[in-house]
Amino acid sequence: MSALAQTTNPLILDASGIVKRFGGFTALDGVDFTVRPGERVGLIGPNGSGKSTFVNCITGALVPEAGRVLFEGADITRLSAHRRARMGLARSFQIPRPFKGMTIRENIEIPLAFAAGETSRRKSAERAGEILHSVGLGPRAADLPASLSQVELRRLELGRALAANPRLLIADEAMAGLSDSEVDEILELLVRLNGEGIAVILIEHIMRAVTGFCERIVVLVAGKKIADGAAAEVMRHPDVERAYLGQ
Ligand SMILES: Nc1ncnc2c1ncn2[C@@H]1O[C@H](COP(=O)(O)OP(=O)(O)OP(=O)(O)O)[C@@H](O)[C@H]1O
Repeated sequence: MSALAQTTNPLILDASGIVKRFGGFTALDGVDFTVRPGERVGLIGPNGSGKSTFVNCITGALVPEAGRVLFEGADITRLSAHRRARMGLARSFQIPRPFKGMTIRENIEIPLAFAAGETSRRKSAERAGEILHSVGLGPRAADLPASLSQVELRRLELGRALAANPRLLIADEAMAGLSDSEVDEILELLVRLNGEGIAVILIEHIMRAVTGFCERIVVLVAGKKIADGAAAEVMRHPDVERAYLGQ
């Protein structure tokens, strides 16, 4: 990105004052959250602290009662999820739900056609091949998802998110339940994608993955942001130790 673009549009995501209530319960209580282009940001917090609710407000699955979400300067607070995806905001889910009856290649081609409004079959086939290669599933293109291991399914899920050609990827617990070496595999993939210029929000309970990958960490507790800063500093913050790590 050029220096000029950096100055005119310093934030890829700028969410401010996000409030989300479920009945009388306030799940998010005025959360501010920003991401710079190409940045790697961790979003952590205990179970039930509001991480998924916040991501749902960013991706369009939920509309907040108050607050504003800007993506590359455009107000997307009330845009549908699919319009946000087309703008370059992608999310991978913790529990991959591939189309079981379709090949791994087709599982990439479908979201590709949807996100890009791609009309040329040849072009989407080419791009699907690139994405499969990028997530290390090239040799498995003709197989069905049922034949994939857990870590391969997570790779496919990230591949499906990449089909939107995102500039911001929200990876929601992409490593939960994986072995140490599989966690490293997914981290390596995320580092590579980030190296291609994709900003990443990592929501993860595996702390070594968060501290190893993220430049900045945001901590939510009971719907409120209690810390936001450089990874090492945030993890040393007494409120974070007390509230998050239970010390
Ligand atoms: N649709 C809903 N209706 C009612 N309450 C909800 C709804 N979705 C979330 N909540 C509540 O909002 C709070 C925040 O939940 P959320 O799933 O956002 O937390 P989280 O930080 O993502 O947790 P986890 O780490 O377990 O995934 C919880 O108390 C949850 O029970």
